[in-house]
Amino acid sequence: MVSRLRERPEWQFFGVLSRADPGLAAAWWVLLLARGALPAVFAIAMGWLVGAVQDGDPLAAPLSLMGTTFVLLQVLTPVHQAVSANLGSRVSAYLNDTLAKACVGPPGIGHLEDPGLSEDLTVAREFDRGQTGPPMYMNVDFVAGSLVELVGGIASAVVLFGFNWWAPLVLVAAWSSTHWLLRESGVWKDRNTAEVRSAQRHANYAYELAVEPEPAKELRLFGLADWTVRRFTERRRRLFELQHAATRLRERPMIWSLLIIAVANGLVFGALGTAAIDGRLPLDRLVVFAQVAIGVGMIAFGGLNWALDGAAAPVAAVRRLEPAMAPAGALTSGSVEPAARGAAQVEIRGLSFSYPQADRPVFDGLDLTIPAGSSLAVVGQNGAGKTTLAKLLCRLYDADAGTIRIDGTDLRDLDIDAWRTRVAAVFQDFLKLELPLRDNVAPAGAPDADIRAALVDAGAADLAELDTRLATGYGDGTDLSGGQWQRVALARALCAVRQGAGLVLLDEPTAQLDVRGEAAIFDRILTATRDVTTILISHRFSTVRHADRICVLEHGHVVELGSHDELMALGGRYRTMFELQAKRFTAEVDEEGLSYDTL
Ligand SMILES: Nc1ncnc2c1ncn2[C@@H]1O[C@H](COP(=O)(O)OP(=O)(O)OP(=O)(O)O)[C@@H](O)[C@H]1O
Repeated sequence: MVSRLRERPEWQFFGVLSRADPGLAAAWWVLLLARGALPAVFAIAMGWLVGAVQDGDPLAAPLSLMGTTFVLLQVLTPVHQAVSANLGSRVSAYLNDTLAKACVGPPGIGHLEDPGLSEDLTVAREFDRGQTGPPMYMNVDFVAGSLVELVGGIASAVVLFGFNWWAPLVLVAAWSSTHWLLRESGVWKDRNTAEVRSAQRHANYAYELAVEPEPAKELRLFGLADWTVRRFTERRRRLFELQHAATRLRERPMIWSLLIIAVANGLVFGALGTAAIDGRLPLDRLVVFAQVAIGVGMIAFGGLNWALDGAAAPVAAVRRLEPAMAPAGALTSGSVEPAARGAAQVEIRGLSFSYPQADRPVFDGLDLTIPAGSSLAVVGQNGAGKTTLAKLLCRLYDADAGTIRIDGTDLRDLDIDAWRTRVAAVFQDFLKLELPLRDNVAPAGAPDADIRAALVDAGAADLAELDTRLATGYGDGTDLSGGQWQRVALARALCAVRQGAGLVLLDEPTAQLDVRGEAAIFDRILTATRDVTTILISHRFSTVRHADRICVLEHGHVVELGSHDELMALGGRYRTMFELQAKRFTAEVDEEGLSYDTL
């Protein structure tokens, strides 16, 4: 029972308050209890005043109590609102921090791609945008206001025990029954059902399509502006419909609630009236008990359920993600230190790997050896597994079976962090940091001389000053073209080589470079990576042919392996692909009379 209660999102929400800021949370609770008790105190003071007037007693004391209570009621409300807003912001910050750590913490990346976690991830990421409910700083205030009412209702019931034992019980039961009856509406159970979360994800995606700069070009080009807005409106309507269906009040429970409340109040007010008429209840006590009898109504089903549900959903999502992400992205680090410098030898044996929930394996028994200091080009159709191989070599995932050995040591036995300092990679979706050029080339730091040399090797010597921020929207910022960004990414890998990386993975490193730029840069890359092991993934055969060996990957297996000349002589897949591309690129001397290596 207790453990089930602890699992409830509402319980987790209250737990997070003190974790976010213990001092503010304590003040929030104290103010909440004080504000909740004040209406009952006010009723008592009012009764005291009426009694004093009747008896001709001095009025100073009851008037002071009434005045103080009234002033406190007025003052504590805005103070509590301010504390709530502050606490709400701290809760947001706490959730954001927790989520950021849970995302960044695991050494692998499986947790960020796990379909089972994606809906919680959306709720946890988006909760403060205000699209599907008020942001947290407002929600905490709503919860506070509703809890004040609940406490006020209970305090009133306690005072009503002064009249008789059953009246408060009847009223509390009647008003509480509204929670039980109206939870039919689904609010109490869960407004954030899996279906609602999924709809929220769709709506958010449609919204991002409309407001983010990346899709803006194609949306306009393909005349999709209206479609995007329509899609967003439809998805959002669907989300609201689902939320409405989950939360709307239904007719029958409403009628039952009204009946129960009417009967209970009829009984209690009838008893109060009878007692007053019989002379058993003097006017001063009647004033108090009538007020608190009305006050018990504050515990009715209402705002608390709505506010708490919205506030608790992201808390619950983050609390679910926190333990779920770590194992999904977990990789056990070994303790063996890789060689500090020098080229790494890679031996892959019987490697099998599937992405989580994928129906087909990417690799199913891959064997491949890459001698230290050599360069290997990997070619193959889209989806053949080339990038996946690079990710496995970086140990972003672990293989399901088989081994990858680095200089004879199983990759899983190597210290992960140490190994990653030995690998440099340029992925297709490489990182673009909104930071100065210097930090883009050497995020972990490197001497300026190495950074400049790497930029020269990548053909980006005159791109910008090292201090220039590579982003617009900053006073000193500038954006780069696609090809220029690619040169920066290349410089990052080449700088890592200067810092001791022994394996370089280049996944389509020149895809965005012009042909002349590519030819010139590739020569430089080969020189710069002469002393390390290089794996080059490319569809450009003009680049591929320079590698020591070329491997053709198909259906998770190496189907051809050899030098350019050997594979051409073999007359297999490589030759077919090469000749197909060669037919389309024949010019070797351009209009300026410069020759370059097309194929
Ligand atoms: N994160 C992922 N989750 C599930 N499946 C994935 C993921 N990434 C890739 N895949 C699948 O794994 C297979 C191999 O993908 P990979 O990116 O390694 O191919 P590739 O050879 O690099 O392709 P391309 O030439 O298009 O870059 C594909 O079928 C792809 O759909």
